[in-house]
Amino acid sequence: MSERIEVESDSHSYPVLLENGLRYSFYHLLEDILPDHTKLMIIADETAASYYLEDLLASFPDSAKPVVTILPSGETSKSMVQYERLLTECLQEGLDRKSVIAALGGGVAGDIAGFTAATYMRGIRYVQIPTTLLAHDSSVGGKTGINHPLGKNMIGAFHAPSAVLYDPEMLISLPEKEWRSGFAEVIKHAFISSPEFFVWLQNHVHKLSSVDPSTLEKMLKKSIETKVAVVQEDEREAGVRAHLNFGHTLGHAIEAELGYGKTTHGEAVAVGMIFAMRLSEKFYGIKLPIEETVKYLEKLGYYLKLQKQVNAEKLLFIMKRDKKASGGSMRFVLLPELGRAELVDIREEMVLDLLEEEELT
Ligand SMILES: NC(=O)c1ccc[n+]([C@@H]2O[C@H](COP(=O)([O-])OP(=O)(O)OC[C@H]3O[C@@H](n4cnc5c(N)ncnc54)[C@H](O)[C@@H]3O)[C@@H](O)[C@H]2O)c1
Ligand SMILES: O=C(O)C(=O)C[C@@H](O)[C@H](O)[C@H](O)COP(=O)(O)O
Ligand SMILES: [Zn+2]
Repeated sequence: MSERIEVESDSHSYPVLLENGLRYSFYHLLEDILPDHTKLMIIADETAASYYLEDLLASFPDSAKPVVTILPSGETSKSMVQYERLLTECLQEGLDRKSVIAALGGGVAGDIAGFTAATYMRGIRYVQIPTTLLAHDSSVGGKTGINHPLGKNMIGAFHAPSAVLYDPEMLISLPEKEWRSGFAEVIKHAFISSPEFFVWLQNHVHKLSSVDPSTLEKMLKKSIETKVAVVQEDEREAGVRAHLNFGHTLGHAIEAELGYGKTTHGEAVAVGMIFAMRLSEKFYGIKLPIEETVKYLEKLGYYLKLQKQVNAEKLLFIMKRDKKASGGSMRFVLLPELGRAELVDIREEMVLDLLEEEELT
């Protein structure tokens, strides 16, 4: 597998390199892409580091070994406490404006490392080294940030990376539930842009952790290209980028309400996507292939019901503070048809009614 996808961001263009074994040449890639950089700090997810940090470091000559800092694994690390610690380490290690941060890990490491880079000395460069399936989404497009107990990703910045260096071989060690989490974002990309891609996924992906390499390659390429097309058109979410939030209004509320890390991001988004499809049917008076989708996802091991601990009013309260909400009105990304998304203002009662129905299932 060897692919290069170029992303035109508002400030610069950057490559997404998809290549097996790329981790072994990290030093040389970095020298090529950012030849003028001074210090490098690798912010590494603890679990990803235990598998792959050595491979990465082996590519560096003794004279240019980077600084490494380990981030505890899990969603709770996207926090103020970790953010402040990372900034302190940047200062203590003497990073300057030409220094570079590298994020080794999934969306958690990528989001907080990107936000550290976005704000340290008012912004330094960073590269993404994704190690999860989900991070095909999170590493591209420059949304960086951390969580607040009152809402997901409520503190953050748009700050595009200088490169995304994706070695799919590193996905081999992912547990099944993390494959499921990442696959939800693949499905999302299909639902908002291409019904044919959804059909292709149904025909080719039957057990997530044993997807064959050629299927994985096609799936990653198509999903990344979908994301790239959207962020190139609307990097700062003034319009169409909101479509990438399909399933996230409820998904984020579930994550916040259950407590960060109690469910994976992707599994919460999967519940949110089914909910948004039901809402779409009501709102537009149409039929979507919901039962077919539920059957497919359940076969892959997804739990798609709202968990008992969450109640409708609490979720509604959180959703009203969603970043897409404006002037007190609720906004949802809906599907007028499979493969096309729209951001719509929606009446609170319609959402509450459907949530209450869901709670009974
Ligand atoms: N910025 C964006 O555009 C964007 C997009 C989607 C999601 N996100 C964010 O991404 C986060 C979720 O990312 P994630 O699903 O990658 O979670 P994650 O980073 O927490 O990784 C999931 C788990 O897998 C482990 N792990 C990582 N790489 C591994 C590997 N190769 N082998 C074995 N274990 C490994 C981690 O330690 C962690 O326990 C959420 O915070 C979400 O909000 C951001
Ligand atoms: O890139 C985007 O834009 C997305 O919405 C991608 C989502 O998968 C991702 O979870 C993102 O972090 C959500 O953004 P937010 O603005 O709703 O926090
Ligand atoms: Zn997401």
